[in-house]
Amino acid sequence: MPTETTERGIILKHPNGPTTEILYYGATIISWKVADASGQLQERLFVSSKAYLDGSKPVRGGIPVVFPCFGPPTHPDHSKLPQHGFARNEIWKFDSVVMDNSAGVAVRLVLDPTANENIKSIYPNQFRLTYVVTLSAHQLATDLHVENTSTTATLEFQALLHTYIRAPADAVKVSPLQGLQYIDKTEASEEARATPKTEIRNEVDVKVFTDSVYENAPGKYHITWPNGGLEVKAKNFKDLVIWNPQQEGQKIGDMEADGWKNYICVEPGYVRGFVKLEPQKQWLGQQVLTVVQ
Ligand SMILES: O=P(O)(O)OC[C@H]1O[C@H](O)[C@H](O)[C@@H](O)[C@@H]1O
Repeated sequence: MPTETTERGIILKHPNGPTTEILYYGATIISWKVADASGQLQERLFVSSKAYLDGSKPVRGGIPVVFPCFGPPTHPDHSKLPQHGFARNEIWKFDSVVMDNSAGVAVRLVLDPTANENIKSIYPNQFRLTYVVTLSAHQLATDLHVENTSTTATLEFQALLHTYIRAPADAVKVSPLQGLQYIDKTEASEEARATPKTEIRNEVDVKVFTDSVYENAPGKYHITWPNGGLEVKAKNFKDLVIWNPQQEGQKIGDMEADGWKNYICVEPGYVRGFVKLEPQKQWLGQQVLTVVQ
């Protein structure tokens, strides 16, 4: 069977061998395996061995869905929300298999707040989220559809896919980001954090503590390291966050010892400013990961 449902989520299996696993909790993708040049299936995402997969805490790794705020809330509608919003720590519902052929396997999950008392108690707005995950031979596509179900109010939100790519942090490089403005969240003072910098590097690395928010990024990125690489494509996610905590990672309770050495977070999102979605309209943010052998 190309899709298998388990107690905790859904496993997609492509006829050529690749697999991916999605938890109902947060619609978090926790595994994506694609064969390497020798034909061996290799895990492409990083999940901390200390991550909670039981729904008690957002998953430390994989691809958590960030909505409707990125980081600590700043919008008045978000004042009761935790860091990165609620989408990553709510139970999503499996809706349907939307594609199942030799090109790929795709499923749709939904987060609908109308029957969710927790969301209603912390978030006043009307919306519906639909997440379509498509596994093809060398690709994993994740489409986040945001629907404003209100007939009168504009929905203002941020959204991001917090992708933990399994890669050696001392050797991984990201391009092309040269010339872009970015916010450096590692700066000590609020003033310095609020002052955009210009990226001068041809290839960005994470050899030091990195937490950068690139604005109006090009939407197609090369992530490379010795003997490996991924292409990340983004649609309507105009910004890109690059994060690796280095030694600071030791302070993260659910991060395994030295876990920061084994990943880079490359996070396409709309996080500088807010998407302003008119009543009854839909918005789509898409990420496509492609293995480069
Ligand atoms: O610990 P979390 O809430 O999952 O956030 C993990 C990280 O997410 C993003 O990459 C932010 O830019 C970082 O500032 C933050 O530390």
